Amino acid sequence: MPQSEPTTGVQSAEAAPAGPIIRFDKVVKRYGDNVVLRELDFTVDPGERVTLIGPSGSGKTTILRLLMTLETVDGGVIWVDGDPLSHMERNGKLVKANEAHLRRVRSRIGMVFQQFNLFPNMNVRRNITEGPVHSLGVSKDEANQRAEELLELVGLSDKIDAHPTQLSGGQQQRVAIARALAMRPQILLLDEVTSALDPELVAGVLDVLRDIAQSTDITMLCVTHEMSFARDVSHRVMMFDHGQIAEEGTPEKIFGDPQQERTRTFLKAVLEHG
Ligand SMILES: Nc1ncnc2c1ncn2[C@@H]1O[C@H](COP(=O)(O)OP(=O)(O)OP(=O)(O)O)[C@@H](O)[C@H]1O
Repeated sequence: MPQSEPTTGVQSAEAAPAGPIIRFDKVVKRYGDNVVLRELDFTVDPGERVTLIGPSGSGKTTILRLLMTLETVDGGVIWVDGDPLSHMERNGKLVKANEAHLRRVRSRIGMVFQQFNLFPNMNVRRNITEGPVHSLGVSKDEANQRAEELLELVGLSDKIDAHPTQLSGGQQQRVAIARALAMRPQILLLDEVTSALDPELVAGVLDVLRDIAQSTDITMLCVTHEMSFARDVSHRVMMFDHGQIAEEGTPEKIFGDPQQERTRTFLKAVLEHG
């Protein structure tokens, strides 16, 4: 199927909505004939922590990849803090975004993936300071100080001079979290950050994320199968099925009193098989 220009809903600069930090407005994403997101609408408020759950293939990772501009929409508009991801304002009109606009919007968003992808040839300190120094123009001294604070936050102060290969998977993931936070993003996207870890390392990473959730007002969008973590940190849980929101609500509601049969079936399967 041909890919159409993502213009729906973007008529004028005045259309920029105030309020939510993330807004999906009738977002369509397809790969060939596979329609992954079907006119998806949702908003996330600043400081809100939202967990995305749902069966494999329901579109959760695609949502995060669209926000990171690793993918483009086939219809509809994604807004980040009032700016459309795919368009920018020029002379009072909205035109297709250029690379500089994308970089600016993207700099508000940090992401931690299942695979930590640390720079293997750099020690922990440089893994954390490289982005702030080279992309944000922060001084080396300031970046170092921030790296030390963040390593304390993730419990790895003693590993500042270590190389990634000298760290466990859980420690590498905690460095990856510190590296994302070093860019001072408004939004943190977390995609199954513990699923590549040995079971005994999962709790340490989740504890760090619990701390971050409690001690900062960063907006979080989190894809996870760790339901007790989702229950602890989320303000809202969204259950996805076939690229649409099947059901959403507080963790108490979704985990304690799900209304949809497909939510009950999904939660039962997760509980049984992890
Ligand atoms: N690069 C791609 N090319 C083609 N199809 C893709 C691509 N990325 C994702 N898909 C398809 O899009 C659909 C949604 O994938 P997505 O990874 O968003 O699902 P998910 O809900 O995150 O699943 P999981 O829980 O297994 O990670 C799937 O059918 C997948 O096969």
